[in-house]
Amino acid sequence: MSKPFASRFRPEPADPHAFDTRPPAREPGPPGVLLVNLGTPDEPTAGAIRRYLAEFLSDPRVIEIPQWLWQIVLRGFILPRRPAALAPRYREIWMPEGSPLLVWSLAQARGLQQCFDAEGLPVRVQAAMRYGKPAVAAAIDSLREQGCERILTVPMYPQYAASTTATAVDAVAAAAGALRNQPELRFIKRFYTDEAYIGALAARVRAHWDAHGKPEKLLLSFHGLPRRVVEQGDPYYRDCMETADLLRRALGEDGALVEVSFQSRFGAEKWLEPYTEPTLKSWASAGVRRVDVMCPGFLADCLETLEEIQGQCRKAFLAAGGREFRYIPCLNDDPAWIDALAGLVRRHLGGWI
Ligand SMILES: C=CC1=C(C)c2cc3[nH]c(cc4nc(cc5[nH]c(cc1n2)c(C)c5CCC(=O)O)C(CCC(=O)O)=C4C)c(C)c3C=C
Ligand SMILES: [Fe+2]
Ligand SMILES: [Fe+2]
Repeated sequence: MSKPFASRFRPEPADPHAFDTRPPAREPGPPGVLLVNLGTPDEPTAGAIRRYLAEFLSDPRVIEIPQWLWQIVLRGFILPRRPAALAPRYREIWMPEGSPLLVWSLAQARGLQQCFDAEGLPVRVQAAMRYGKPAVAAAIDSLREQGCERILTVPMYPQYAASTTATAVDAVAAAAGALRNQPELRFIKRFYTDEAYIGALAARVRAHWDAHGKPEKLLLSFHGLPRRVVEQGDPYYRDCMETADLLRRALGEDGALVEVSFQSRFGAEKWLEPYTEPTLKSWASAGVRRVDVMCPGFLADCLETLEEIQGQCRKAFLAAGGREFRYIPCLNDDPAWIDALAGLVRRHLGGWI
């Protein structure tokens, strides 16, 4: 007997029905929901940050220049230096249970699971990270072990960007590409127009103003992107601007306080403008004393919101003459947001439940 060829597909778990010739007796199992966020280091150490950045920044969806050239820059200049500089910044925001992005992502998956359990809907929810852990492939395995033959993926970004949404879709498709018995797949593209998402943001702003009073301006700071990728057709900028318009409308007259900026520029290229920190500084110089800042593109607090906005941008605004800087936290595990997410998911599960 010759040895079988090695298969490029992973073996499936043993199926007692594999050769069953009777009519199909099995139901397709509960639908699975996969919440995919970006990913974060396992620990706030230079070593763990290096592993994370090496994976993240080697994704051609994130850095759109020829890989041979980029890998020289990444391995020669970025990976030897940036992790050590980032470690203290991650330590500053680290929670007792781990990295905030992971802690909130797991809380969102738990909250959503509880919503479906309470409704008696047989849906299984799993959180995954595009880079690092829990890996997308492992999360899909876990859903399949729970009997899910149909999986809805929710990239956890209300606004579409190729560098976030599309790469999450690619990762799920690649994981399915390693399977012989593939689950049926669905994806949510974006959801910034969802009324309940906008409503949850507006309610958070209102609650904050009820507790602290209104500011002179409310800055919505979105993660930036290279200007070039928007010129090449990425719809992200318009998605952000429309999000801001919808939130303005939801805030009624106070919508006039809303302004937009873009944060977290990386590299030397021009990114989307206006940039967040220079905007805050110019406001302070022009006599603005009280600002609130919110990051509606991030569903979970993370390095970019806690350290960059609540930390660095606050300092910059106060140093330039501002008096009060208030950061309004991300939706995280806000019950109004978890309800919004449950509604969104339920609509996309149409026909499966
Ligand atoms: C060219 C580089 C980058 C693009 C494009 C980009 C887009 C983008 N990122 C997020 C969300 C997050 N980014 C986070 C961290 C982060 N982002 C980049 C680079 C790009 N992002 C880097 C190098 C890093 C790591 C930190 C650093 O070195 O400055 C995070 C936080 C992760 C955490 O651990 O807390 C999130 C979330 C979006 C939404 C987006 C495009 C719309
Ligand atoms: Fe980023
Ligand atoms: Fe950053």
